[in-house]
Amino acid sequence: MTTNTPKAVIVIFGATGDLANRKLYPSIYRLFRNGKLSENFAVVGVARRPLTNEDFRNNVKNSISQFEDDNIDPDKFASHFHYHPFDVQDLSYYQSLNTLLHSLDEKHETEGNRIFYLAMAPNFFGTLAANLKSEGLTSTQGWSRLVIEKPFGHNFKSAQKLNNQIREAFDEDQIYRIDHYLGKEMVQNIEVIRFANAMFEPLWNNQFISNIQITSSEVLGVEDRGRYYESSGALRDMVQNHMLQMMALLAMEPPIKLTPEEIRSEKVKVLRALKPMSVDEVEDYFVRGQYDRGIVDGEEKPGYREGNSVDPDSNTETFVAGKLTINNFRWAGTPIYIRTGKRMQQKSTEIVVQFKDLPMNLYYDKGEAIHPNLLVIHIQPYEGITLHLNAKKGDYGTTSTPISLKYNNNDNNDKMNTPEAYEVLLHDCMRGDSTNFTHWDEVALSWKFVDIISQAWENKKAQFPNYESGSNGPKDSDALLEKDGFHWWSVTPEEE
Ligand SMILES: NC(=O)C1=CN([C@@H]2O[C@H](COP(=O)(O)OP(=O)(O)OC[C@H]3O[C@@H](n4cnc5c(N)ncnc54)[C@H](OP(=O)(O)O)[C@@H]3O)[C@@H](O)[C@H]2O)C=CC1
Ligand SMILES: O=C1O[C@H](COP(=O)(O)O)[C@@H](O)[C@H](O)[C@H]1O
Repeated sequence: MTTNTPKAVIVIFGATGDLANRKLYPSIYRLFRNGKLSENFAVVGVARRPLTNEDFRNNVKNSISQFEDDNIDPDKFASHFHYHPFDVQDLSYYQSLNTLLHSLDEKHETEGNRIFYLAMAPNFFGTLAANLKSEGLTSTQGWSRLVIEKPFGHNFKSAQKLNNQIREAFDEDQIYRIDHYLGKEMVQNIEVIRFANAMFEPLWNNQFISNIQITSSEVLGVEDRGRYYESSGALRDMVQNHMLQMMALLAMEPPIKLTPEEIRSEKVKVLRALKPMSVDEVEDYFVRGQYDRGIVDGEEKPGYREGNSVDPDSNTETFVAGKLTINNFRWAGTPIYIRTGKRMQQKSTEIVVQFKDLPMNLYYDKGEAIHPNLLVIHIQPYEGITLHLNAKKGDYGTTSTPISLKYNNNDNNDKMNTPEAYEVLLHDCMRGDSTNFTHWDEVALSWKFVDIISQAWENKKAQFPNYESGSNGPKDSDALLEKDGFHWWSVTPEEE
């Protein structure tokens, strides 16, 4: 690992794209503003369109205009940015890029450290990695790291092919596969809540937990990403990565040390212990949905099939709910339910840990519903923890009433969550800390699990659309839990 204020040249391939403008430049700015970057850094933006340095710096300044009240001169920040028109498929461009990188290295004294951030369509990832190596861009006196955006492949086979291509040019410890959920403050908090609290860890198993629910719901629809989404769907877009990663953090054994290797090794064990399904069993464990028209925030919204670049007869799912079973000593018999969807009622990512009821409870009248203890980890947009307990009612009787203890993490944090995740991850990558990036072993196991589900769904056309925009998804998602005697706990509205 290096210093906390690392020096490097960051090369962003896809510098004129949506991700770079919306997330990467604001994140680099915040690192700079917060003193997490030394003055010794440069950013080289790479894309085909013929921009000048000045055009590019204006784009960068636009993307950070939200911070205009800061005491930082935007021109000074933007002076670290340089543009290099470039077609990644044309080998002749790489030498001139290398020359620029060498000169910036000298100018900004970045010690030959380079980050290559691939913020481009995934079909370029393999070629780019190979060309960077063959044209000598990775041969410097410092370190070279490759940051790869999602999706990492379309299924296990294509992910493996891509991984082999990349591994010919970069070692595993030089590869940083981004899963931006791992950069979220409250996702990183899962381990701390579990392993730094004497009151949770002894109860964190199938003896005391009846089920765990992970929900990531969005109000937005697929918007202008129809082309990508048609070949992805919610299963590949959210489940294969973010949902399974959160599940692994919730279910893993305590690592013996807080090193990337030890943590990853525990996560891998959970993914290996996921009970496999046959294609025919998928419908017992997984439910899919696609949004129809509906009212969202008082406005009528079109159905998924009416979107741009979407097949009017599309079989693509915009919602997935599933029951995961982990076949190990800690979790056998305790289901982990996951649920994610677009155009739902709330924008919310939340984890609910439901504890088992006591075998007998003196403080309830006969026939009255018992309120189970719940630990809710609010990932976003509200960040915090709520512990639902029972306490004596404020009267002379002996009955109890549900109460809650709340910790609000937003009070300590005035920043937007998603860009902040990129900020954290970029800084980690610059420091050489790969803990919150996904290792190939995790990617491979996740794809193997998800591939069975996609096979089942590709073989059978669904009855779509099956949920209204602005709802909580299809009825089958409720039925999935009802057959086990549970129900989804509602997710917290934006502001509690
Ligand atoms: N946008 C988002 O919120 C998220 C995006 N991602 C991932 O990030 C990656 C980028 O996404 P996004 O920014 O939305 O994509 P965009 O389509 O907005 O941007 C693509 C970029 O690639 C450049 N480009 C395309 N072809 C070439 C080429 N042959 N040579 C050089 N540059 C080229 C384009 O510029 P030009 O046309 O000038 O060449 C543009 O800068 C994708 O892998 C996506 O899946 C992941 C999570 C969220
Ligand atoms: O990776 C993705 O995540 C976003 C949701 O991210 P969040 O941080 O806003 O929860 C999702 O909209 C997108 O489809 C997916 O590609």
